[in-house]
Amino acid sequence: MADKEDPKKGKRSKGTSKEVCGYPLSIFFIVVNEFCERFSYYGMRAVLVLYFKYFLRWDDDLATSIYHTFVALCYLTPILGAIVADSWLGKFKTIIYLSIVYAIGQVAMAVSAIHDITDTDRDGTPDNMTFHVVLSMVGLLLIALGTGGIKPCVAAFGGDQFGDHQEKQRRTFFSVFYLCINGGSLLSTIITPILRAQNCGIYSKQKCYSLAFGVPAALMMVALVVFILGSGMYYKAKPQGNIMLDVCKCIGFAIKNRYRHRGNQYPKRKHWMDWAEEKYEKLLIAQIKMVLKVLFLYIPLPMFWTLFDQKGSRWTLQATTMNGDFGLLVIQPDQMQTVNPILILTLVPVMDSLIYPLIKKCGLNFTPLKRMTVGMILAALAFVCAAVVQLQIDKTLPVFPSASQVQLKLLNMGNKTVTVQLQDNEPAILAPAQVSDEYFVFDTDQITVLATAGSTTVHRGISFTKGKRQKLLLPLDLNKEWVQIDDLNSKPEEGNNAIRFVNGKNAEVNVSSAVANFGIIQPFHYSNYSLIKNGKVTFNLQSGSESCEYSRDFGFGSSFTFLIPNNLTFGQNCQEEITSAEDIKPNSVHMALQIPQYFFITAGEVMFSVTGLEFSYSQAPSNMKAVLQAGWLFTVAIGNFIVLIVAELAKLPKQWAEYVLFASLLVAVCIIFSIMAYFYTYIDPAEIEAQFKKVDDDDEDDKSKQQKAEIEMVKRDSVSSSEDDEKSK
Ligand SMILES: C[C@H](N)C(=O)N1CCC[C@H]1C(=O)O
Repeated sequence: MADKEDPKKGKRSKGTSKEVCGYPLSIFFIVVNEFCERFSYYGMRAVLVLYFKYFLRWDDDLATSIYHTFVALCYLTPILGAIVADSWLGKFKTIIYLSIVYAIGQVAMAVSAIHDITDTDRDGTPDNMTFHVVLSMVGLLLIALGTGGIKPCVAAFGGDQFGDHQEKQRRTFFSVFYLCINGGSLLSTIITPILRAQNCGIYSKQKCYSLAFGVPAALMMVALVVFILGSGMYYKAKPQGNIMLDVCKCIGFAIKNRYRHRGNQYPKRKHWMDWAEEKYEKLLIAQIKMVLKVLFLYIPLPMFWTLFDQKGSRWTLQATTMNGDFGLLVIQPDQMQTVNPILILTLVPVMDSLIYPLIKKCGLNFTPLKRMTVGMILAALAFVCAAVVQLQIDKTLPVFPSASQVQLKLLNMGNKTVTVQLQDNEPAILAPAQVSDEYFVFDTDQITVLATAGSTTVHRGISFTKGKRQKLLLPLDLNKEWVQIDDLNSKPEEGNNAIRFVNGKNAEVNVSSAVANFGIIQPFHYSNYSLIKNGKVTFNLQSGSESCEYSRDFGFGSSFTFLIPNNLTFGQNCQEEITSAEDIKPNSVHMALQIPQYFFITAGEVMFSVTGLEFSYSQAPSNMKAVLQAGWLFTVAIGNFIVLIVAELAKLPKQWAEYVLFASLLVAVCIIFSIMAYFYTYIDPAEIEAQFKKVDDDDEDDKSKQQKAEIEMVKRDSVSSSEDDEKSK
């Protein structure tokens, strides 16, 4: 395929590349490709941790570490893709080849999730787990290489399609590009969890991870086909040799040469890179200066992503302690994350067509770097909102025992009133089948108990385990064994409710429901906890030939112990007769309160990330566009690593304090960034390169012309910041 004419010269590319409303038609194929690719990536990511946990049977820690390592890897590999594209294959071929690698990786994931492949005994579980682990790890490596490798190329390749006269359109392209990322992300994070929840299999039906990975694999193939379909219309900039090697050598030479000429007798040079002039072309030196200036500006940026990426961890955990009942819709904690792409889809058009033009009308020059600064402040504000919400939640959370405390509830299984005195406390009076309302708190593990029922009085010293919440089951006959049972010591995970039954009857009782089976409970004994989602549940209680039903509405994150009383009659229903102990209250702070923090972080993302994407393109020299995109994505990878490190190091006792810490860190980083941004001079790389090239073309020996270009460079470097603002418009 012949390369098309350079659009930088302001002409449209020759051949079939048409324009629609001032936009090159080829852009259509690129944005559709990005949509499908992001669907594939985010869809696979949405079910990955669950696949590790429930299919590969890894524990939480291993699953989380491998997950974050994979995500970080996906944002590290762009460097590799960018080097290959800019210096060897060109962006077009790099995208094609790495998309094939990517699709193979997705297929490997889908195959690795077919349990039937190694389920020789046909019991529904894979028998050769090594096969599944190895195949899925190979798949993930290929995906990380593919997704990361093509990411900087696709964005930069899209930017390449515009001519110099189409700057406005190019800016809109980056917004539409971001919309496609989030459209794909939104759809896939809704669809793949639904696919995963289906049952499939040949020998036995299991959760369908293969379908949840298979559909993203198919979408990646669609992405590739769409991209190839547009191939006749693209402008394809030629790779310019091993540019990265030249860059490294040039920088190395400048450092060495500077060191060799370190004495006072050598005249100073304007820039340390000018020490490479003896050996390298001035154009290359000018290009390296442009890249280094932008990369230096990137140093504070990972902090934004550190906060941003906690949506999937800290904020989701926060949501598990909240009430997700929205009336018609019940939102699960991890589903709250879809608020981010939904808001992106609304905020990007609003910003582009309303807010930015309005700011411009007010005469304010909202430069890219100013936008990014405001984006950071908004992200910090989001974390202040998260801290305020956390304070509200903390007020409603149960106080669990400290390591030196014991918390104790009493439960009367008998049919007489019992008076119980614990240590020197006021005596508690418990009617038949009654549970004490609150936990008694002790700072000792040896507690003396004096219990009286009718004419029977029993005095016992009982050992408890410090740091635990327990229940003491007082039997029908106080002289018999007193059973101690452990209550939950933390909120049930993922907004589930932890339910169990205590059988106070003198006969076995079988308790079952549509969502959980408690099995046969022995007389004066208890069942294990079962986790139940929110909503109404009807329990069926059966003892011999008698049975009855008990229904109950559950919220989010509660824990109940239900007591089957000694004198249960098994009438039509046991609704009035079952006693319940609310050990952990349901979450009462509504999940809607997280919307402001999602709004601020997403508004911040639009200002920071969409602008940063475009800024990285516009400020990069022509032969290093993809490299700077990779540099931009590298800030995402570092941000993810900081999350891992800070989460380990800063173990603050209060979650709200951690949110405030992150907000303060970002504000501090934002101040540093705004100072750096103040001194940044916006450039037009094409113009600078053209001047250097013109000098070469006109007269190789005419040094004065070359000097003109250099002077232009120097002038640019010293232009005042107010002029920069003008230019950046
Ligand atoms: C899903 C996010 N809103 C988003 O668009 N991104 C997060 C990291 C960068 C960007 C992406 O390219 O996926």
